[in-house]
Amino acid sequence: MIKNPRVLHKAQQEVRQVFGDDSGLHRLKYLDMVIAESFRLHPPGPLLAPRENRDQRVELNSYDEVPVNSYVIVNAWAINRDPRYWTEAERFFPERFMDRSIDYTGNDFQFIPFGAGRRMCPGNSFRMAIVKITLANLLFHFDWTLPAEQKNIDMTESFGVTLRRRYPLRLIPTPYRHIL
Ligand code: HEM
Repeated sequence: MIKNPRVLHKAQQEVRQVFGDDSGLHRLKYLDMVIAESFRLHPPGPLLAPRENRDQRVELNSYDEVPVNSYVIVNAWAINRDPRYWTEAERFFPERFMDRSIDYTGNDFQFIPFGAGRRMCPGNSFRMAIVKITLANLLFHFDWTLPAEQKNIDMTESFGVTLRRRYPLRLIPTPYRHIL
């Protein structure tokens, strides 16, 4: 968001209007879109758990056959930013989720930050509550700026079992003085 002041401002406005306490959480619709867009471009689990083809040869997209006993690893990172399914795929644009449902249940195969099928992430309600409550609180209580010497943020990622920033995120929080 710090790279997109428009998005930051919009999300912060929503949070400060709606989110007096935790009960307003479900009304933060724009924040839902921001979180979905962040998971789309930067899924913490870029490669899903390996699957093994145990029963019979199968056809899979352009692969004519996947022999028995092969491991298949799904690259969620690549799917989430595939230009065949996403307009301006590399752009951080939360509003794209206004016209489509945010489906984290693995039924929308173009958007699988939590995987799909029987091995998909079971931490469903827990993980979203943690992410949303944390972000809403950070947006509500602080204004955020880059350190003076820093002009921009390098979003290069460090790939592994989990996806992390290559360079640490350093921001300056300024406490927000609100009148209740
Ligand atoms: C932002 C938070 C999280 C993300 C992005 C995430 C993502 C994922 C992904 C991509 C998978 C692999 C799914 C697949 O291969 O289809 C997974 C598996 C799993 N996740 Fe999460 N997860 C998160 C939080 C959690 C939490 C909070 C818990 C537990 C409370 C959890 C428990 C698990 C477990 C046990 C599996 C393995 C499931 C299996 O192999 O059958 N996750 N997660």
